[in-house]
Amino acid sequence: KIGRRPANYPPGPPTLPLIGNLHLMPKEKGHLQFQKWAQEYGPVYSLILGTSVMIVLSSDQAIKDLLDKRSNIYSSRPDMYLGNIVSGGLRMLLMEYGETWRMVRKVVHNNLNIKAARTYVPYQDLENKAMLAGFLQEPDSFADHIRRYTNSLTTQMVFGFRTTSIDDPKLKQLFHGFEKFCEVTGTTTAAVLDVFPFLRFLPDFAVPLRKYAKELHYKERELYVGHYLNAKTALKNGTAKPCFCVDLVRAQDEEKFSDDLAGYVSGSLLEAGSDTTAATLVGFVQAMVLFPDVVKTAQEELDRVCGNRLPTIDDEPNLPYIRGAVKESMRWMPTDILGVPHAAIRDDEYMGYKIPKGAGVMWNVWAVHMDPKRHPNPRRFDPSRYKDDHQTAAEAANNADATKRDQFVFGAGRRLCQGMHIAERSLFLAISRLLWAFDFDKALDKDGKEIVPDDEDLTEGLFVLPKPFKAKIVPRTAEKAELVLAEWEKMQDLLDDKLQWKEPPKGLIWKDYKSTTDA
Ligand code: HEM
Repeated sequence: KIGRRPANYPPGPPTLPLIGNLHLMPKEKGHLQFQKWAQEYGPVYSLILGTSVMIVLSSDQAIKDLLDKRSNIYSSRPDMYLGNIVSGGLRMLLMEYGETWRMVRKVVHNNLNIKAARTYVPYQDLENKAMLAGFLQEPDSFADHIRRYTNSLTTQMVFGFRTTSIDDPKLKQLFHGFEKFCEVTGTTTAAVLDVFPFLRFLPDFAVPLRKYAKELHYKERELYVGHYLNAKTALKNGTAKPCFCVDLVRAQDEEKFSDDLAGYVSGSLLEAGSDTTAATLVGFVQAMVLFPDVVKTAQEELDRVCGNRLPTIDDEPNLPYIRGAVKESMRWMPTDILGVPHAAIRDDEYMGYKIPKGAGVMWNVWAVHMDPKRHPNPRRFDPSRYKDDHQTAAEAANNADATKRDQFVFGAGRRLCQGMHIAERSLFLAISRLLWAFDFDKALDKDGKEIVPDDEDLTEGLFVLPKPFKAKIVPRTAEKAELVLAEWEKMQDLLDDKLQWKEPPKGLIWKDYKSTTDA
């Protein structure tokens, strides 16, 4: 009966013997097909993929009911075969629910919780000012400056050093590697290997993508473990700056896990923290090019509240439209466009349907975000949708009323993104200051015609972002341009001649670590 949908499963598209719905899996723009199926089969539907089952949740209520309220059942991950080959089975995001994941999650929680997140604001402030200066000097490389901003913040938190240049080879390798990881896991070959495990016994020449996945793993392991071992050596001899690796080295001493796992834990944070926030901000820039009225309204609010100084994190309560723009950026261009599938740990029942043990459970971010009943005229970027929503992302995710959740990019239940408190601040600082300092407009082609970016032209894979597009980004006034440069100039007092922090900011959580270079 392989490929058939049992009668008590959630409904879904008609199946073929053996392959089920595999032949219907879209090769590109999967989110549009998953949305169409939601419209046809309702908020809970199933896809039969050979021997596996994928349940797709496409309403806020279904996500709340299963992933949040029954998180004891729905917190594992399906076996993503090629994804695990790229990751050597060590990537936290793909780990099954169990001992190792729980141990890693605890160490990460200690470093990313809401209180710890507040202590990183000085890092965010400085990297943000570097980014603004970059926008001013090389506006066409705006996406690179965004990436350096989010990446440098993360290398600083995780390994204790800044990433100072948009041309840094390790920065490039990180983004390139993660892009390839997303691509490989999103391919049809990956899906076929996931659902027909016997094909995994084929040799590499018959599955060239697996060979490629292994190569990606070697490169990735070298990068992540290399970063970790450098930090570990420096921490042990007192020459490192305090960072997440202080806790990780301690945990490794206590729990005796391998350098490979420790490297991947730190590397997981690096990519989770760098790529997602950057993708959201690239989407934001595109929205600003496409919706000039939003730029105008935002700038009116910023000028009224901040006048001729840069916004700071303390301005947040007084900038409701900007807060709305932060939420709207995540809703409008959700980088994890179809979520990251959870898996059911045991059999369950919902709305009268059976959900079998081992089923993958996706939360259909795009369908929920683009539901016109939830968000009228959903392709319009409109921060005022959130004008009465004063919740932080964490409060919204935990709101018992599913209709009050602002957006779903941070996932749900026990796997909820641990970096959300940091991400929210990075987004707020970037969005408020970019709008305060710059005007966004359509670039012109060689004939002087406006280039309109296509908001449907996205990269493919597990995490997506708009494909490269052109934008015209200019300072709003000469005074604002001067202030941006002056603010970056002031930051130099905090940095040494290698542009690294002379002394770490006060209040960081790694209190018992003493660096011999801090004296
Ligand atoms: C806009 C920015 C971000 C987005 C859209 C995002 C998205 C996600 C998603 C979709 C998940 C999986 C949730 C689930 O399965 O239910 C996740 C997990 C996670 N994220 Fe984020 N994230 C962002 C920023 C960050 C940052 C800045 C960090 C760290 C500094 C971070 C660290 C993590 C960690 C540690 C996990 C847990 C992985 C697990 O338990 O499997 N994220 N994030």
